Parts: sequence; C-alpha cells; structure tokens
Amino acid sequence: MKYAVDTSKRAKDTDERTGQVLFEALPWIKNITGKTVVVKYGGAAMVDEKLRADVMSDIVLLKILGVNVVIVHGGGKAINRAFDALNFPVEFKDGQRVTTPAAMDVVRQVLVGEVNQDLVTAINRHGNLAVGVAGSDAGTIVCSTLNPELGRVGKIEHVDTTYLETLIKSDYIPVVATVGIGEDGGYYNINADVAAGHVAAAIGAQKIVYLTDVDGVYMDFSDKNSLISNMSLREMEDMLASGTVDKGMIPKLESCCYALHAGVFRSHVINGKTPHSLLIELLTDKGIGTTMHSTEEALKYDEHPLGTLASRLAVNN
Ligand SMILES: Nc1ncnc2c1ncn2[C@@H]1O[C@H](COP(=O)(O)OP(=O)(O)O)[C@@H](O)[C@H]1O
Ligand SMILES: CC(=O)N[C@@H](CCC(=O)OP(=O)(O)O)C(=O)O
Repeated sequence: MKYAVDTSKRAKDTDERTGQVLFEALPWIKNITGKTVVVKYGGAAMVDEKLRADVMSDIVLLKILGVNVVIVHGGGKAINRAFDALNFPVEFKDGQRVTTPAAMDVVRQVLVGEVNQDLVTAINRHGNLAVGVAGSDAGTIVCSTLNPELGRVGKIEHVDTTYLETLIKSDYIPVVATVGIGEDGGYYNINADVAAGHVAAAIGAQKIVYLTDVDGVYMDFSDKNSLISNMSLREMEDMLASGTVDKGMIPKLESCCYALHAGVFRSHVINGKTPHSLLIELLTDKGIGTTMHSTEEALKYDEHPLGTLASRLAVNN
C-alpha cells in the first residue's frame, strides 16, 4: 500500500512536470514559428546512429511546429575514416583539411554521397520532408581558393539562396553538404562551421544552432564550472581575441560572429550528444547551452514573449 501511494505521487509529479514543460514551450513556439533556423550538425555529435536519428526527429518536430529548418552538416570523422581506408594522409592546417584534388573526390563522395543521404533518409522516415543539397547545386555556395597550400579548400565568395528558398517555400527541409563550386567549375571542400554561418547570414536566418560534443562555450575549458549561458557579440569577440578558446571552438565562434554581424539575431552552441538538446535550447525558458546575441535590440526581440503578455493581462485586469 505504501509503495502504491508513492508510485501514484511520483506519477502525478511527472505528469505535472510534463505539463509544465509543454506549457513553457508555448511562447517559444510562438516566437519561432515561421522563422528560419540554421542547424549546423557535425563532428562527434554525429557519430552515434541512434543519437543522429533522435536529432533528426527533433528537427522534424520543429518543422511541424512551423520552423523553417535548414541543416548544414559536416562529416569530418567520416572523411577521416575514408582517408584511413585509402591510406590518404589526414592533415589539418588552422582547422582546415589539406585537400588534394584526389582527396576532394573522396570528400565529395563521403559528404554528398553518404553523410548527406543518411541524414535525408533519417528525416524522411517521418515523411518526405528532407531534400539533400550539395553546396555546388544550383550555384548555392560559390568558392575561390582559400590558400593554395591547402589545395581544394574553399573560401566562400557568395551564397545564392534561390534554391534553398524554393525548397523552404515548398515546406522541405534542405540538408546542405558543404561542398562548394568554383568559378572554374571545380569542387571545393568547406569547413562546415564556416559554411553554416554564411548560409545563415545569406538566408536571413533568425537563429543558428551549432550542435557539437560539449555543453556549450566555457570561459575556461579546463574549468567545467565555467560554462557560459549567455553572452553578447562583443563579449564573444573579446573572448576570441583573448586566446582562451582553441581547437574546434575557434571556427564555430568566428562563424557565430560572422552570422551575428550579418543580422542573425541569435546563435546557440549546444551539446548534440545530450538527448533533445535542440528542443530544450529552443523551446524552454532555461535552455541548455550557450546563447549569443548580436545587439541589445535583438536580445529584446527574442525575449520571452510571456513577459509582454503577462503585463497586458495585468492591465486588462
Ligand atoms: N572555451 C571552450 N569551450 C568549449 N569548447 C572548447 C573551448 N575551447 C576549445 N574547445 C574545444 O572545441 C571542441 C568543439 O569543436 P570541434 O571538435 O571542432 O566540434 P565539431 O566536431 O562538433 O565541429 C570541444 O570538444 C573542445 O575540445
Ligand atoms: C576544409 C575542411 O576542413 N572541411 C571539413 C568539412 C567537414 C566538416 O567541417 O565536418 P565537421 O563539422 O564534422 O568537422 C573536412 O574536410 O573535415
């Protein structure tokens, strides 16, 4: 009897918590419906198949809520595996993969032929929502050579959003592989963080979310208590200049800065390995990772809409 009482109380607590979570989501859903959100997916957060399927399900949920999601994906780990199998050397300079013309063929096969199609298929299990796009399709991402020492690594010259917008208007989820096209008709390999920032800027996204393998941006990466929940563009630029950020976080933060300067209101860095982190970050009061905002005006624009509603209700009373 004692246990039966405890169980029912526990169940009631859980029901109330579930109700609370759904209630909390309402203003955030109102705020984000009809807006464009670019999700950068890659790295270690992409390796586990079950996790990948869950992230794609969360994206489908956002789409059903009316969010125009555009996925820009990497696949660096899958490229490394393919290089290892072919005995190609894996070499990075300043976070960019040295990409010979032969290596470029492999990068394209892996990113466009495998990773992209796996993500599209994972989404389309829920209905035919996703369309795979190579950055080279329809002249979407046009590149020049970043640095001849890096081979076919692309510097983004231009993003033409015509094809992406056509897909969004028809309610598809574009899934973009970061292979660009050169004026010379050749292909380019683009760092996926960099590409995501440019796509978000060009398409006028409201938000860009980077799913990675850490909980967010740490003030000091060696101190696990220093996770930053919120910072301004200025603070982010100061942090980059201070040299306390290193490894993969540098291209992510540089890409954030680029997108925010270009008019994207918010960027988020969250842990793609935490189940449903995308929904928690975008649809709950507390969020889960690090949020960056461009200006005070943008911060106000994106503030909790219940604040306004609550004051209106008070006046009406
Ligand atoms: N200040 C910092 N806060 C968070 N992560 C940091 C920081 N400085 C460096 N990093 C590193 O950045 C990594 C994420 O970048 P990266 O490995 O390129 O991610 P992805 O593969 O998801 O693109 C983290 O795993 C961490 O090792
Ligand atoms: C030029 C360059 O470095 N391109 C990257 C593209 C993939 C990528 O960025 O993937 P992640 O997001 O998973 O790291 C590469 O070849 O690994």
